[in-house]
Amino acid sequence: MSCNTNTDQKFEEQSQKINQFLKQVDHKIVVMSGKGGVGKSTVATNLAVFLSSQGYQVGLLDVDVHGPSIAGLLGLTGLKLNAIGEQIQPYLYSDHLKVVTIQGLLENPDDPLIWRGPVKIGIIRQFLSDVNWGPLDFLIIDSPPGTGDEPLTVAQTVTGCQAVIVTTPQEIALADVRKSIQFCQKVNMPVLGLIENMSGFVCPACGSRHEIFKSGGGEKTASDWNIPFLGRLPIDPGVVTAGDAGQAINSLTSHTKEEMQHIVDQMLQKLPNKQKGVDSTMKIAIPLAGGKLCTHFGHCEQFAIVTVKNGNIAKQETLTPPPHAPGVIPNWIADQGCTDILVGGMGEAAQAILQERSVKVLCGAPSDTPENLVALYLRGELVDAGNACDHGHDDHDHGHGCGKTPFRH
Ligand SMILES: Nc1ncnc2c1ncn2[C@@H]1O[C@H](COP(=O)(O)OP(=O)(O)OP(=O)(O)O)[C@@H](O)[C@H]1O
Repeated sequence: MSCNTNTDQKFEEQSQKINQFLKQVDHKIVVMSGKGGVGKSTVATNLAVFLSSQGYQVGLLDVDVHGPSIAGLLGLTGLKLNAIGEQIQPYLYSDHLKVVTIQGLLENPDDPLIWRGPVKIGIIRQFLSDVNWGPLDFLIIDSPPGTGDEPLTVAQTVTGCQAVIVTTPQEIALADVRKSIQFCQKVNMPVLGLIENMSGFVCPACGSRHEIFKSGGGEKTASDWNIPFLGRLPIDPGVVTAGDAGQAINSLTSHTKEEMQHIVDQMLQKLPNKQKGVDSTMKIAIPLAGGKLCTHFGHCEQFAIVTVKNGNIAKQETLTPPPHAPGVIPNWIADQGCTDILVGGMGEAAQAILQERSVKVLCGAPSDTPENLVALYLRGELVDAGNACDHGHDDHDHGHGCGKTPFRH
């Protein structure tokens, strides 16, 4: 076997791992800016913190290899990323927020990184393939400014990724934003919306508003390019204090917090199935035989349907599905209002139906009780171990145990 064949095979294996991880992520969002220093990392961090505090499972990934600032914003500077076996463990900022930043790989946080394109691409791909992220509602990616290797790698690797673009109001920043919008168009990455940062200053003493860098340019650019405008954040000395102290939102003024919440609400409105907030509810289906997961998805006799409210099991039912025929059971699962399904294996056609009906599929789950599986799943300790039912039968919806190790330890 030649070196090239070996490299191609490794690349292909890594792509499969990346796709398995991405299947477990509802929404992938890259935060971009045309220009440096406009507050992209600040926005990415606050998006992640606000979403996670609303009960969403969030992963925050800093791929800004030349100026990683997420660690500083969250008070994680100097912390090293740990690996268990071949898996990198993210920092657990909270129960709902996992963070991975390139700083975690540096001996000294001030070390400069002098990496060429291929190395940067490799490290970003590794952060997608080898990190123990678990299932996520949101993966927020902080990318360096401009339209270089990093945003391009994200656009080409993270299937289904959408962009949030951050700008300041001045013309010089807006000119670069137009390049970012065109970049997204060229790589077919939808723009979820534009945010205008450092938009005016509200005097804490008298409450009057001052347009230091002007204001409104972001909204006008969004309208000119027919993309959603998500909102504006004011100049807030608390943002600097919060960042310098490593506490993302603690020092923000209440006005900035309100504006940030408005941006999050606007963003959620544009996303399907994401209106759950603190009242998050999941309905998890598990095919059963003898009270445990049955690896024959399409031929099991019963399904456990477990309702999870705000992270706790609220209800568990056992239902009998209709007789097996192609496509019937996946549609029946979706008709029950299920949001997730844990299976040993499943045919491609059944997976396609469930994906189309917004039901998240996890393949490779072991034979265990619904309670144990749901607990593992909620803790992010069940990994999609790949499709166990990939035998070339594209239209069936039965599954077999895959024999791979589905656990993360
Ligand atoms: N709304 C704001 N009010 C006051 N200061 C802000 C605001 N937004 C960002 N800043 C400050 O501006 C600086 C740059 O912010 P940040 O690092 O988020 O920008 P960036 O666009 O990610 O930069 P880079 O080009 O390095 O990736 C930081 O010191 C941050 O505290």
